[in-house]
Amino acid sequence: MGVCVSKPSQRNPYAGKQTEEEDHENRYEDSSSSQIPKSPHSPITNNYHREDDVTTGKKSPLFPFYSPSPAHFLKNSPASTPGGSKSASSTPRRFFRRPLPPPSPAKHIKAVLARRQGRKAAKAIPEEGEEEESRDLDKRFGFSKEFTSRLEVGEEIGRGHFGFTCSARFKKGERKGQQVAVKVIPKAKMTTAIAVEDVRREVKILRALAGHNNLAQFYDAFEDQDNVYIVMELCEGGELLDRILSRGGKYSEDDAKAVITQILNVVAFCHLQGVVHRDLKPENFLYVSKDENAELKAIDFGLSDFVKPDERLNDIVGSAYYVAPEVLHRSYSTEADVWSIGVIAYILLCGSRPFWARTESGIFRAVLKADPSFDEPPWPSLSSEAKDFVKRMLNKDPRKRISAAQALSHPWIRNFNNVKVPLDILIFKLMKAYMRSSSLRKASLRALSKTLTADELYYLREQFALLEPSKNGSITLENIKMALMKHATDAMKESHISDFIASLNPLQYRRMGFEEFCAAALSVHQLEALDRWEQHARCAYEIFDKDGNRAIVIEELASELGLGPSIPLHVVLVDWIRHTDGKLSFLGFVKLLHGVSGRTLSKVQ
Ligand SMILES: Nc1ncnc2c1ncn2[C@@H]1O[C@H](COP(=O)(O)OP(=O)(O)OP(=O)(O)O)[C@@H](O)[C@H]1O
Ligand SMILES: [Ca+2]
Ligand SMILES: [Ca+2]
Repeated sequence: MGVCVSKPSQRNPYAGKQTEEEDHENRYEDSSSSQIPKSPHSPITNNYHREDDVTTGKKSPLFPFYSPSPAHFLKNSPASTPGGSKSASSTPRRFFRRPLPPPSPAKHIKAVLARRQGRKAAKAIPEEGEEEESRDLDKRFGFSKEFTSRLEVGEEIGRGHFGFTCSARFKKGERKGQQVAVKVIPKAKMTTAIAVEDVRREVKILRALAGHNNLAQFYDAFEDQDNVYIVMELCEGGELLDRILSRGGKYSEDDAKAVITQILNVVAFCHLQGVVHRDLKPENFLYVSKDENAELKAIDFGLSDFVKPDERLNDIVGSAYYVAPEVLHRSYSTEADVWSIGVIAYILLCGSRPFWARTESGIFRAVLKADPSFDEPPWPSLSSEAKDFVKRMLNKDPRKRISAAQALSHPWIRNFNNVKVPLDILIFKLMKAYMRSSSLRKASLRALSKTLTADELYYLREQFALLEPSKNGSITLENIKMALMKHATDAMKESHISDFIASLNPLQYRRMGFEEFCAAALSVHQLEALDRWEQHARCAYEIFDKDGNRAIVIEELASELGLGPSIPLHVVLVDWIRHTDGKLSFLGFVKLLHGVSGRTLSKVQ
């Protein structure tokens, strides 16, 4: 087996004078960030410094500076102080020293490593009892023990924090002679229950998510006393990051589209299955061969998880350059992956990272507070669609961010190489909220749906077509179940998608036409993020005022908003009502569109 030799970490030449905190953390930025490797064919990962080298047993200098939560960075951040809006509007200069360095291998957030590798990894000296703790863990996975009799192992081809990967060949069985990749995860590295659970889940997710073209195919998992072995399709074309670096960072728009559509395809598929990847970055996409047009495959589900459609996850997971703001706020779902794809798209199109700093805390600050620059070259020369596409993926509010399936129907990408828009789980989340709304709110949404533009309707038409095989102009609950079944894998059981669909039961005894579908499946939050939102809303209010507006029955509005009897309704709802005729005012209409809950309402008042 080959040996991975790490380069010693150098000081970052982009670094200017540093504070003490930055000096500690400048090790975050590794040497390869400062220059593009000379040879485009440098061996996978070997030219990069990975901070915890399994072969040499060297521990990273990062761990002693482990911080469990970004909260303390925020407390001290000038950007987070009241009135700190200046830094919120654009990327503060002090974050960057021009020119921005090209991308480099991203490291996991320190909290991830510390939680998964144990306090031992976060401290230079382990405490008494920790060895015991690790030995007590149940590291039996129930996988086959026949690894050595089934596979012949070849060279090491890659390495990460949690494992290393070798080429191998099946010795017998139906795949006899087939070259494969084997990710070897040493049990000795699983020093916490979380680490053991992560490996169990990684295999479970890979096993469940079978059959997508842009996913490295899983074949089998084995174990012995020392290791877990994940056997999968061999991707011989290297990491996407290596291709980005060998091109000097910048892609033409069409070349970027070719990459991004494949990433979106596989991620939209995962999201429909209720799987969130949580570590999307160019290192985790491999080309199947060296061919220029080779297919791209997602790998490394080591930090992935199942997520129910109405659930939020809260553990801080991922790699700092790519982490979404809501992950740092500890309340997130599949939208966090779309943010990471937005970061990748930004890098492909301009060659720099949108959120960059020398330190992890600096990156977090930028992710939470700074808007990436779209003013500097090459952005002015790129199409407005390309910019809009990236901006919509990098919206800091996950409710306003587009989904992966919506991104595939964005004007920038939808006509590229027969892109197919996949079924979007977001549709069902929005439909559920619609079904539970009062008739007044439904009427307001119907009015809003009449103001949608051709671009917005494109996505809804595509979704409707996926649900309506008989093309008779309407859909039933049965159609929805059938459409989901067509795309179902075992992962859907874990993420309880069918339980969620049961919440659409009111649809059981009726059909839904396209007009109503538009009202049910549009996202008010996403529309609100558009420049022309004010126009949309005004226009919708006029339509509503003509067709659906009527004198408000206060009690009806109160029950829509979940306001209890103890709340003085006439005072709270005063802004909502037009004094001339007792009907809903424009402000009330916009609030109703959002279906504001009583709780948010009382906070706003
Ligand atoms: N199917 C594959 N074919 C070829 N090489 C692969 C394959 N899977 C993984 N590799 C190589 O092995 C490396 C490590 O794999 P992986 O990213 O899954 O490990 P990890 O320990 O989870 O890493 P990380 O530190 O990124 O979490 C990859 O970056 C890649 O270079
Ligand atoms: Ca990886
Ligand atoms: Ca991993």
